[in-house]
Amino acid sequence: MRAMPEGFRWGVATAAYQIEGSVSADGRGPSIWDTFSATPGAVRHGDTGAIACDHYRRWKQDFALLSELGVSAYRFSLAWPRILPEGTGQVNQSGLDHYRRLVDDLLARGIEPVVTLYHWDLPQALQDRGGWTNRATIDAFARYAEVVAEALGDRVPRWITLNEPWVSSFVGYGSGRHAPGIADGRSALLAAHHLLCAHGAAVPVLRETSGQVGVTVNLSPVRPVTPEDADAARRVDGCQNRWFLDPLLAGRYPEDMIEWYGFADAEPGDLESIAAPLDFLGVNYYTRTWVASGDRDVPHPVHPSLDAHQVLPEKLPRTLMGWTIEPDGLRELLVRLRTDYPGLPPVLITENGAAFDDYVDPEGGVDDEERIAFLAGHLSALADAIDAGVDVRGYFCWSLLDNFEWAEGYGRRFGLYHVDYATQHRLAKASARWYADVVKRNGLP
Ligand SMILES: N=[N+]=NCCCCNC(=O)[C@@H]1[C@H]2[C@H](O)[C@@H](O)[C@H](O)[C@@H](CO)[C@@H]12
Repeated sequence: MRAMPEGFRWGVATAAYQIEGSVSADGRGPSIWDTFSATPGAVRHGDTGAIACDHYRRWKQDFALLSELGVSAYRFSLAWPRILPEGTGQVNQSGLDHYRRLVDDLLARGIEPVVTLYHWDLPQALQDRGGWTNRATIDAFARYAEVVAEALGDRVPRWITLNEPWVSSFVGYGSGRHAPGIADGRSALLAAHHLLCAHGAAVPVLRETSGQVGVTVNLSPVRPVTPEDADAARRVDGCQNRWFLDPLLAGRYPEDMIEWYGFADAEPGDLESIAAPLDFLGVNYYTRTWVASGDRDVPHPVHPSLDAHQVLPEKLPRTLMGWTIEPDGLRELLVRLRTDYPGLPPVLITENGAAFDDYVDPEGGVDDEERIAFLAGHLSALADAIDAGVDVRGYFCWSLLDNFEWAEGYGRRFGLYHVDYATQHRLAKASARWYADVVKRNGLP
């Protein structure tokens, strides 16, 4: 038995655009993901979030699944375009009312709502004015935080300002593989900086509420494939991990990367604002990053896509996303955080999960043994990190439901519950029953 500490929070996570659907209902405005997914070739099979899991209408039945799992917390995101359809200006009360109902139902079930303000669905109206490359979006986000704090501030125990600013900026503005589909290195750096500034502007606003405040970053330990790749690996670590951890936890950008990028867009006061004290750090972990500099020419100053430098060791097992399955990477990154960042606040694992080739068998079940093994391995590694002294307060499995997996569309299933998109029927996979038992035991059997 690998028991987690007393009071450890067990949860599952979702995000608005990936599950809600109803993209034009009750005053919702368009987001950059509505625009991007409608762009031919942007998303596999031309999939969009227009319907997704129809969660905007089926949320009550989905919340019954949370009770079935026995989780003590549920992480989900608010759709900024439901609350401020134009990104700023007029507030849409229907949007706020929807999320009030969700939060109140969770509380009535004894489940802690963990609310992400921004999980990639920027109002299109803001992108029309430059989006995250426009410094004005910082103030728009601060206003959005004020509106949300006023509406829900008395009943949300944990706030997450941003989900994975690295993906929003380097994948959305650097590689163009995510919305808004821009492929420009300097835009990626500007977007990353403004996202971090937006986080810094929102922290004091949310701190006025009764809730704790944090941010979620995706972290991945970086390994060189051969010793000659050590420099390239350090740059990728600088791009994916340190470019966000250093400002958030140490109030500075990493010197080696400032030089590498030639970055000079921080204004006086920005770094102090970004480094506002956190009540917790959300960490999303999926895999390690393997790097081979291979090409001897200097890689693009901004790593638009890590894939360009990733050479995955053939011997390692992979998920359907092509990501190597490396549970010990979770222990490694948490111990590194504790070692390298003395100001590290308590940690929540806000996402961990995997896509496998799930299917409904002739008996009508989904026997996803690979997912059970994935989760068990990562929970064991998490217990190792806690035994090593890392203060981890909770774990959120990604995800409650199969959902819209961004540029991969619906072809990649991460859910504990299988979704038949033709009927919207939810079916507990074997991993759902396994996870419910882990939650009940407060640890691995
Ligand atoms: N190479 N490689 N990289 C490993 C991870 C790259 C960054 N992508 C994520 O972390 C996304 C995060 C997102 O919050 C969620 O909305 C997504 O559905 C999951 C699953 O994709 C994960």
